[in-house]
Amino acid sequence: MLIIGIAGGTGSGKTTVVNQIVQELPEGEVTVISQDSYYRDTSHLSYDERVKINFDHPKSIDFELLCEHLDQLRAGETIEQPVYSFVKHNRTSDKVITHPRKVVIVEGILILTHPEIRDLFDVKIYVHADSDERLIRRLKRDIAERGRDLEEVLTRYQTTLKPMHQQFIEPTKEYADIIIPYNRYNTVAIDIVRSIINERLV
Ligand SMILES: Nc1ncnc2c1ncn2[C@@H]1O[C@H](COP(=O)(O)OP(=O)(O)O)[C@@H](O)[C@H]1O
Ligand SMILES: Nc1ccn([C@@H]2O[C@H](COP(=O)(O)O)[C@@H](O)[C@H]2O)c(=O)n1
Repeated sequence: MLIIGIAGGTGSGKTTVVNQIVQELPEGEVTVISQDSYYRDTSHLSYDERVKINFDHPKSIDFELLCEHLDQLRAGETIEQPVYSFVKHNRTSDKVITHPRKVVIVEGILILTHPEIRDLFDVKIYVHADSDERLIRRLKRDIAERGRDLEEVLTRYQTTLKPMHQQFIEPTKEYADIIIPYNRYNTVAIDIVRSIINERLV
């Protein structure tokens, strides 16, 4: 099994990169695990309390469960990946049945901060986009897809996204084997990662 970790700030293009990598790879050979699915279960909190959570701090992620699931996949076992709602700020009651595959891609802002998970990756990738570009993308995406408004995104950016990015996310760039510049759609970099995967699939 080849396990690839894809990190980078919010809005850098991680999900887009993963989708582009997976397109054109043989179906049934690759599975994707999103760190977002592993936000901690906060059902014991009210909505108003959940809104105030710092979702860019490592402690907001249930790394124990993520670790357990990656170990299970490596052992050839099927897992039940939680499903997260950005509108409710909580896990839903749904699960996605996820089977082990030859290639497992794990993506998320904080995945390289956790030493045990970092050690599981055969290839570590960091997607880089400038902070103004990331903020613009995040604004558009969160308003269109995550039920947010301008005020919400900007306040969260100033209070948590920016400081947490500087403190926890940007420093993990040093662990990366490959840094993908993604201010523009970088098809050359995607082709390189695809060929690394294809070599392993032969
Ligand atoms: N290179 C790019 N140029 C312009 N828009 C992009 C680019 N990459 C991603 N986007 C858009 O920016 C938003 C955030 O991208 P996404 O892949 O979700 O980032 P991440 O997963 O890192 O938060 C999405 O709406 C996506 O379509
Ligand atoms: N309830 C939540 C949970 C997380 N976020 C933000 O999501 C970002 C990470 O996801 P990306 O797809 O952008 O990598 C992170 O920056 C959190 O602030 C949220 O807004 N609400």
